[in-house]
Amino acid sequence: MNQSKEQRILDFVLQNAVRGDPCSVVDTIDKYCSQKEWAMNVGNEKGIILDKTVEEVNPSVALELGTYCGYSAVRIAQLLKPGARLLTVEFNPKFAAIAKQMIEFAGVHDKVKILEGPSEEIIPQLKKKYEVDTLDFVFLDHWKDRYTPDTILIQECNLLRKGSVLLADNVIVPGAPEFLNYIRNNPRFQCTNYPSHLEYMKVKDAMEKAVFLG
Ligand SMILES: Oc1cc(-c2ccc(F)cc2)cc2cncnc12
Ligand SMILES: [Mg+2]
Repeated sequence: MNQSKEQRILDFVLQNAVRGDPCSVVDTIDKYCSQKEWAMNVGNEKGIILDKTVEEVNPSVALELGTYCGYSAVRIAQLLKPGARLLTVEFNPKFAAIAKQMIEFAGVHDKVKILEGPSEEIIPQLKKKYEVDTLDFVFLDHWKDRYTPDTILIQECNLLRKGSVLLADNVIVPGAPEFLNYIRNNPRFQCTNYPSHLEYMKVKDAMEKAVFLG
């Protein structure tokens, strides 16, 4: 049965990266996806923006929407302080299975919990089932038409506190115009745009940061 691209990425990491070394896992995925097969990891250029935002927030509880192969989960997890945790939501069971192995190989599995299923079902479960009080950081990197409804749902579930930070990938490509319109015209958020490029390409993309004002 022929392998998926995501399985090929994982195999390349298992054969070429250093077990227990998150940086080598991230660099090895970038090497494969820039030289062999493009894939929708956030990549290194936008990854540095992600890193800086995570370091600035220094979250105790972080949520990622859209795990894919686990690239950004590994990037975020390696920056978390002791005791801090990342909950990452993935709808596609095949991607979740790849990400689980990627996260374990990188040695960050004690900081990361993969929640498999649709974000609209999982977000309302975060408080009771996953013992979340509030989210310090949210990385939106899933289907672009879910950015706005999930941001509304997160607010409705009382998961944000004054100073919670949202960071959204791909606001230019594939684009999330409705989300930008919603978040930039919402007085409860202070927004900042970070121009960048689509992972592994020269195409312009950007990330949008939104700080919840309470
Ligand atoms: O970073 C991303 C990029 C692209 C994408 C695909 C095709 C294309 F041509 C351009 C961009 C799709 C994504 C879906 N979910 C999360 N992140 C994504
Ligand atoms: Mg993305």
